Amino acid sequence: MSKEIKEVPVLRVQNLGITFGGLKAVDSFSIDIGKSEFVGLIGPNGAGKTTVFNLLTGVYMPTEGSFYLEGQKMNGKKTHQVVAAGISRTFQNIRLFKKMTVIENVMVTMNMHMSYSLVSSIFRLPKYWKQEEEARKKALELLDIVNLKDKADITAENLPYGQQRRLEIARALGTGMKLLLLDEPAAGMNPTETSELLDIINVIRTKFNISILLIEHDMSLVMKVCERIQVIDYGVTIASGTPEEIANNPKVIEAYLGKDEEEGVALC
Ligand SMILES: Nc1ncnc2c1ncn2[C@@H]1O[C@H](COP(=O)(O)OP(=O)(O)OP(=O)(O)O)[C@@H](O)[C@H]1O
Repeated sequence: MSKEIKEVPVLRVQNLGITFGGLKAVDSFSIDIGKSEFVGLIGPNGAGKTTVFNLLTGVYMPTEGSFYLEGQKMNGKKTHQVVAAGISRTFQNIRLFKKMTVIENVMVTMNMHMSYSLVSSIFRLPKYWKQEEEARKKALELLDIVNLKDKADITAENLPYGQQRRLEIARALGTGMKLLLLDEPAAGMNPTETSELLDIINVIRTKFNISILLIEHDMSLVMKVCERIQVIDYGVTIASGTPEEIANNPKVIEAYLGKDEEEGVALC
């Protein structure tokens, strides 16, 4: 059974929608995610998953519906305001500062929490150094969690692909978020890298007590980590339930495999 949400949910989405030209990419999308819940968002290619993330992070303005972070209405907020409020994400296509070092990539995400003045920064006053040192220490802790502590001073572009994906997660954690949106974190990873990612995601869940919404095509990963899964197809929610319920749902099987395929083909 899914965890009952007794308090104000971390994320509440009500009938969110967006139309591009004549195409309704997301239609009446609703979901509640409770504190430290881990929810999967799946669906065939072009179903509207990334568009949901873009709506939740202020990249797109919804044409209908609304969403709330811990009760605070977030519609119409710009991306930096959404991040400051506590929603952070990773991207399908890795977006790092490739010429910066691994640790610098994490430290820049912490800048919004720093309170030194421009003068302190220009003249490198003690307050500046103190906060820089604290940020560096925190960044190293986050890199340790994603198993990249020993790579802190390497330029990001020199990391292998799987490690760049893990650095993205450390960057998202650096913002000090309440809700983490992971967009296909296992894309392009080999089985060893995926298994390592799985361990890291589990550590993040327990250590940070944050809520996670995961988009992922690797069904075995989704089935292992998610407590609840919501399935969309052509922008519309077609199912929601536990991994077991979803894996056996005929509508979901049909959406993934087409009407002519035999039922009972495992999604996991
Ligand atoms: N900015 C845009 N302008 C026009 N159409 C868009 C835009 N962004 C997304 N779409 C369309 O909206 C639909 C949903 O796309 P989206 O990328 O959200 O799907 P997805 O489920 O994330 O797919 P995938 O699993 O392949 O990444 C697609 O038909 C896509 O072409």
